Amino acid sequence: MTQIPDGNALRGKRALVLGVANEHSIAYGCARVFRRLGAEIALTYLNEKAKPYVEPLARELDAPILLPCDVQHGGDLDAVFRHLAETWGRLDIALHSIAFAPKADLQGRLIDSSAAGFGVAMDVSCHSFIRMARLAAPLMTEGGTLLTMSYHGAAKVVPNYNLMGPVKAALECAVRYLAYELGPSDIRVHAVSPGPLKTRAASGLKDFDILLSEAIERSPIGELVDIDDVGLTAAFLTTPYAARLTGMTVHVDGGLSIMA
Ligand SMILES: NC(=O)c1ccc[n+]([C@@H]2O[C@H](COP(=O)([O-])OP(=O)(O)OC[C@H]3O[C@@H](n4cnc5c(N)ncnc54)[C@H](O)[C@@H]3O)[C@@H](O)[C@H]2O)c1
Repeated sequence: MTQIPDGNALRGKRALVLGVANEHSIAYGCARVFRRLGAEIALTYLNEKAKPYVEPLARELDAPILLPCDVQHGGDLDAVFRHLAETWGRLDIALHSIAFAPKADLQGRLIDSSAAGFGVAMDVSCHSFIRMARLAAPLMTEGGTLLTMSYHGAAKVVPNYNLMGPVKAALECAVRYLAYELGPSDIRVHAVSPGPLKTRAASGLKDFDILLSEAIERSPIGELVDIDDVGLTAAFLTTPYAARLTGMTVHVDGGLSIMA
């Protein structure tokens, strides 16, 4: 387990984190590191079924804001940002750690994917990041950082990643265009690309255990990453140490993605 250093690198910062489902979620690792480094956290949960799992985590993180948000429900995301504008008035960090594809489309070949399934995957996993950026930017009055989660399957063919490959490729491309559009407002935009991690979302991928064992065997560092590793990199990207970085896809994968 990676140690989270104590510190105050994010003291005074306000961070919205979308995508905590449970204590295994990458979003939770990010929120935990942001909090440990001094940030105030706002969390969302998908629906009433998810709420009991997220509520205790919000309490643990002293999160003063916990709101429902299904990015497919027109109005949810707008309501989150209206609430942030009314309570915080300003935002420094917005992290999007959300992905979804209908099971039949996710588990079948890309060539067989339905237009509807591809559309849903693209909407939830990619366009919702663009919507989040549009709503967050006006609140980032002192500059800020927008982050999303990608995967190496965007750049290279990873068996069983299927339609999520092109969806994540679109997400990484959107990151570059948003970085270009928001750079003049001092808003930096990145995708963080973790190596495989055992989470609820990952359990939808066929033969995911093989990806995990290959990551250990083939990555130069020879260990799986954990959600705190991802959180530490996400936190770094929001600090002045990364002030001149934007539009990147940053791999947190023990070097797995450099291997042929
Ligand atoms: N687990 C991995 O190996 C891995 C590797 C690289 C990237 N990622 C990415 O990390 C991100 C987080 O996934 P995770 O692995 O932590 O799994 P997770 O299941 O913990 O998180 C996925 C989140 O997406 C949310 N979500 C799904 N549909 C939504 C909707 N309509 N509206 C709002 N939220 C919705 C879920 O509620 C959940 O909180 C995803 O983008 C995933 O693609 C995961």
